[in-house]
Amino acid sequence: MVQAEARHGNGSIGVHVEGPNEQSPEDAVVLNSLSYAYSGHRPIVSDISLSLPKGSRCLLLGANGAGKSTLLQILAGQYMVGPDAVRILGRPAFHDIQLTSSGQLSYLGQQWRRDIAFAGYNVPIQGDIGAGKMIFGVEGVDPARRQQLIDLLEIDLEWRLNKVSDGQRRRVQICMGLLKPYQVLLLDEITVDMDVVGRLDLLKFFVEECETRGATIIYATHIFDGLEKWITHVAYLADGQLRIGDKASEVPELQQGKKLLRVVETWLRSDLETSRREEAADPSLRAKRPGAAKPRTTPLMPTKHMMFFRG
Ligand SMILES: Nc1ncnc2c1ncn2[C@@H]1O[C@H](COP(=O)(O)OP(=O)(O)OP(=O)(O)O)[C@@H](O)[C@H]1O
Repeated sequence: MVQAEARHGNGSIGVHVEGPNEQSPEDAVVLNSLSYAYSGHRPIVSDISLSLPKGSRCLLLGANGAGKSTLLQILAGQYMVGPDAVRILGRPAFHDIQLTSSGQLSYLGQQWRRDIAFAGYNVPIQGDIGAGKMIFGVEGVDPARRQQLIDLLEIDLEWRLNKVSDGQRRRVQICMGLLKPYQVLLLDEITVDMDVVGRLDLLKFFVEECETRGATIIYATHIFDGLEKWITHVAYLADGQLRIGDKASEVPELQQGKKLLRVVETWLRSDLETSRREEAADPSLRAKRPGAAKPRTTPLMPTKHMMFFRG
């Protein structure tokens, strides 16, 4: 049995691993009893285990605030967790900085509207930067892959990033994140600004990447159009737990020809009704939900008085 506690930024985690999951060389992403709590809050996720084989495309689902972005950021190595809790390509996500710096692990997240992110670094867009300068500024890129992405994303190299639309800027940012042939790609709602043709073409490109190169993708989104046949795996977060973490073919509701939107709606409504019922019976439950702030153990006081306080 291994227990570890760690702290990073404003987050703290408690990882409890009892005999790490057997990891097959075919697994690209493995979670071993992962728990994570932001400092001063109850855990967002508790005791989550999941294995995703190379070449899989996993849809990460959950209500607003369920912890999808937090989980993707943990997988991206942005929060420190125990080395066995999150393994990407058999290596610890946080401790092995080569994963992101080499481009093997790529994360495209929400901050991309305002920031440029590449190889784990985020830089706010402040100046008048040209799309071409940014894209061609990345070294060690296969020119054919770069051109394929520029064409796929319909990018005009003359675009000025401080003047283009959100969707156009997003295209440049997606291109930057895909330039290096990642092995694991984490997508956090990146297609929200894209028009339908751009989005569907990108989804098709991702299928090719998984099928030809064995890339693995985890995609968190609330837009389900066109995803029924795209996904190979499903991970559904609710109430701090991984309610479903399986092949899509093993999830009975997804085998009945229903639209994904309706299936997810049913799951979310059912969980919402359950939690409302539970909280109606016991109102104190709300303060114990995942992510809820923990009761303060020190009195609230102006910071200038804190120097006199010994808790
Ligand atoms: N830095 C932080 N400190 C404390 N709590 C945080 C922090 N960041 C996020 N949270 C909380 O963690 C919970 C999960 O947030 P997260 O963004 O991971 O959810 P999500 O499933 O991605 O939601 P959405 O679908 O709305 O994007 C929320 O309750 C949020 O308020």
